[in-house]
Amino acid sequence: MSISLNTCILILKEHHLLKSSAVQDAVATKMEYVSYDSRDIQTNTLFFCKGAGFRPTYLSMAKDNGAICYVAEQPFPEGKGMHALIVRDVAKAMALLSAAFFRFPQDDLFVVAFTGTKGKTTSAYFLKGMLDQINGGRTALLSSVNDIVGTKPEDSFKSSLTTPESLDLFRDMRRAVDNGMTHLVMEVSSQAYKKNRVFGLTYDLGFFLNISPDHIGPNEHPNFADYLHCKLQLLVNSRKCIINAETDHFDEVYAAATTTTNPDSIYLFAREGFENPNLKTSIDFRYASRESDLRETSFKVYSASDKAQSLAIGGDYTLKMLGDFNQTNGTAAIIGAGLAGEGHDDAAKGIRNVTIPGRMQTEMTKEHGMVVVDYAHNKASMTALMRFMRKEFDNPRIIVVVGAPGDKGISRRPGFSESLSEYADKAYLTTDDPGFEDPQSIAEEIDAGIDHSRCEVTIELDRQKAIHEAISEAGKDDVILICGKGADSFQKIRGVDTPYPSDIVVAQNAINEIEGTSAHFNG
Ligand SMILES: CC(=O)N[C@H]1[C@@H](OP(=O)(O)OP(=O)(O)OC[C@H]2O[C@@H](n3ccc(=O)[nH]c3=O)[C@H](O)[C@@H]2O)O[C@H](CO)[C@@H](O)[C@@H]1O[C@H](C)C(=O)N[C@@H](C)C(=O)N[C@H](CCC(=O)O)C(=O)O
Ligand SMILES: Nc1ncnc2c1ncn2[C@@H]1O[C@H](COP(=O)(O)OP(=O)(O)OP(=O)(O)O)[C@@H](O)[C@H]1O
Repeated sequence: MSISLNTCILILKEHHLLKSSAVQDAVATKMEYVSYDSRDIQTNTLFFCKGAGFRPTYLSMAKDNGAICYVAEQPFPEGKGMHALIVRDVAKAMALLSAAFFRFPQDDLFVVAFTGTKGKTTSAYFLKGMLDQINGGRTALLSSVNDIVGTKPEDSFKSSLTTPESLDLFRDMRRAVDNGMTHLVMEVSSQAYKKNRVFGLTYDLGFFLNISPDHIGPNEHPNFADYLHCKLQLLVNSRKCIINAETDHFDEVYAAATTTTNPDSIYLFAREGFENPNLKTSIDFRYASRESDLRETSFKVYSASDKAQSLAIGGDYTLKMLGDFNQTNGTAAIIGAGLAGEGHDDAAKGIRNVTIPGRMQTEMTKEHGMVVVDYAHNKASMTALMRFMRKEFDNPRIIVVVGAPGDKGISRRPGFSESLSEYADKAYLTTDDPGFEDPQSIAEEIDAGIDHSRCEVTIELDRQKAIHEAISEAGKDDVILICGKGADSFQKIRGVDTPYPSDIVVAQNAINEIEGTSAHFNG
């Protein structure tokens, strides 16, 4: 793969990004590698100087290692002797030039994007499960859990960001296309828009699931308005938009979709019985619960508008994952499958067995109730989870093991206290990625906001011990929710990913020890 200096200049000019260039007469020069990291350079690399942590010495290092051209927002003396493309916004330039370098792989994929405060990963996995039924497993996935760019084991890897940096994104897409993948399902975080990681990318389908205050703070969004604005960009960049009509801020969400998409290509969905008197357009798809058992969730989806009739997705569906919120995620994904040309039977078969590491993994014990390991880690998800358990299991005693991370998401902590006060009977406050903060202080901060007349609290910083104690004290009809870490097999402590067996393994061992059985969580 390569890109010429001339092509770079044309693209940057076309997007009014080029401030100046120093390329002598060498516009035909070809760059054969792209990178934003001086530790990853090959001969004839195009190097991007980007990021808050960028140091000019990285450019010197890149030049010494073989970079011949750099893209930056200002000229650097360290780049003397290299070609220089000085741009207004290096993140935007990197997205556009990376897409071109990797030969626009998005044009060879049916690209589906999900955004929302909660449910992105789950919906993305559901949709991959369904699309795999009709394309022989050729659905690529970019999620916050795993990235999958091919069908071989070496094409699946743990992701480091929910939405990759633009250069990595287009490289992954190219790899997916070269591996014969036909569809791509991806999660798009608000940070992806804030940092222009997906600048210039158009999705075939774009989903807006929900929004509640989150990711506000240093290094993320200065306020909710900025968070919402970034999330709305996904709809502006989608050919067809699918929106949860029950989302907060619906009017702004719908308006964002209509800026670039005709209402004929915007689909709304909602639970049966949901009405919004201010809604000026009709709901296209409805879903309603059917009887569920302890391990499965059943619901039906049906068309509620003429436009929706053309999709043959109406009918019953069963999920291996509990939670009424997963019916919402499932319905969104099913509409996606329908818009990709899939019918009910394939979709129902595809979604039937999807499980997701660390999301609603359950085990029924003999004497100590139901144990659930789930990734819920903010007020919205904790509330959704506990409210569902209260309703579904006839007001059980709810015991929660949870902690808040250090160094980030500090504004989430009062939300933990509020949701625990409202729905939990007992909380074990424990350690969850404390970073450079003291886990005892974090636990005390959450504890200070809890109404102890409603929720009893034990602070046990040893997470394994907290899980063991919670299960061992639980009675037959209780529900134990182990929240926040999902499938993580580390604790982030003072800058180091310290190995941790994962909540599933710890809970499994605890059940085995307490009951002398061989526990096995679903999923
Ligand atoms: C604040 C933020 O968005 N930071 C991201 C950003 O960092 P950055 O551009 O500022 O780069 P940097 O890490 O300061 O380093 C500067 C540059 O020097 C280069 N470098 C560095 C060392 C060296 O020896 N040589 C060298 O060239 C680096 O490769 C980099 O290009 O680009 C990096 C990749 O190039 C990301 O890893 C990093 O994400 C940080 C780690 C992060 O955690 N971001 C979170 C907030 C995030 O994006 N989360 C969302 C999910 C949350 C949501 O739902 O909104 C996500 O999409 O994952
Ligand atoms: N639609 C939903 N509404 C509210 N809570 C949800 C919803 N879907 C999932 N959850 C809860 O949120 C947790 C995370 O779900 P999921 O990983 O699908 O969301 P996400 O948007 O990818 O989250 P994150 O941005 O935190 O990675 C789940 O474990 C569950 O507790």
